[in-house]
Amino acid sequence: MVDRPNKPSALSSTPGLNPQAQVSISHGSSRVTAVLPTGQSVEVHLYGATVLSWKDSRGQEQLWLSETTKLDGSKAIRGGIPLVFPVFGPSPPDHPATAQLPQHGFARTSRWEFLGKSTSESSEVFQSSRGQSSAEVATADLSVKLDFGLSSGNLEPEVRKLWPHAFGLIYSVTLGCNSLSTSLVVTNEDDKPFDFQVLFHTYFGISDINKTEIAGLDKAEYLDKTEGYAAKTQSANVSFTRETDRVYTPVGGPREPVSIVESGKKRFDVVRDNLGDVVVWNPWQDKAAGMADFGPDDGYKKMVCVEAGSVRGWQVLEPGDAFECAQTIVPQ
Ligand SMILES: O=P(O)(O)OC[C@H]1O[C@@H](O)[C@H](O)[C@@H](O)[C@@H]1O
Repeated sequence: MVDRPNKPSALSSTPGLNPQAQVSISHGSSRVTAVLPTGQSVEVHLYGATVLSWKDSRGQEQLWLSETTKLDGSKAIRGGIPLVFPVFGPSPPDHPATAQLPQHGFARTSRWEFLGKSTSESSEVFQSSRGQSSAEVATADLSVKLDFGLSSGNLEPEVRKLWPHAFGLIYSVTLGCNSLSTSLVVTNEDDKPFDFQVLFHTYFGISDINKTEIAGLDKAEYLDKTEGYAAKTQSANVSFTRETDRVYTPVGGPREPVSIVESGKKRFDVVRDNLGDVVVWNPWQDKAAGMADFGPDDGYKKMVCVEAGSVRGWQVLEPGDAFECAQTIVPQ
């Protein structure tokens, strides 16, 4: 079922579900919020279609958002899940097609349109494994998908000049009872091919960077951006003792989860679909202090970016073709 956002604030119920099983959607001029009946919530800012907040059923925030980030559309949002498209980082010198674009492209600094929401339920798993009543099952397994759109026609004219291709982007944020998925469909509506990079720049909230490791990258080749893109190979888990800025290509392929581990316990799994690379970033003390929109200064201890993307090479999209990719984050 799809609801168009013609109501500024609405409670919507899904036919066939427990009447209590309602997804609450609120849509203001700059933000869309969805809350599941089981308490999980997600909030998306239309500036960049940036996920600002993702809370579990107890109201615990899972993402990190800078206290000093701008939310007025004057600068990319620092925290949550900014979307990187069509170039990762500054444009590489050998890639004139993106040379005019700002770092990480324009998707995170463009205003997106909210296209609507759809809800779905999948009941079998809970019913058979837990023997709950059907009403409870429907409540437990409800998810809501929020769709956002950006196309070349909606870009600010000065941005369009920097990357003059006809394209469409549909970005979907799906909140489940125990997961958050972000997925993107890129379509080429031009009469010539274009190439691009894409990345979900997720800032995970953690309790202590000194006790945090990233698993699932053992033996992966990576480029170390803190050492002039030196090519290296990971051994064991990634741990943090200084600025870390690396582009990994995991050996296990996209479906093999990359995990955020705290004090030896898994906290999140990140599963990728059609995204070959994973960037791991923590700015550490000096760099964090040097970023006006990064706060508090010691906030680097409470965040780690694990960013699923396709950024080492370029995706080439022929006219009329579409590219789809996704990440799913599962708290453990
Ligand atoms: O400051 P920005 O543009 O949001 O980028 C933050 C970081 O994003 C990471 O993805 C990059 O690998 C880093 O090099 C960069 O510093």
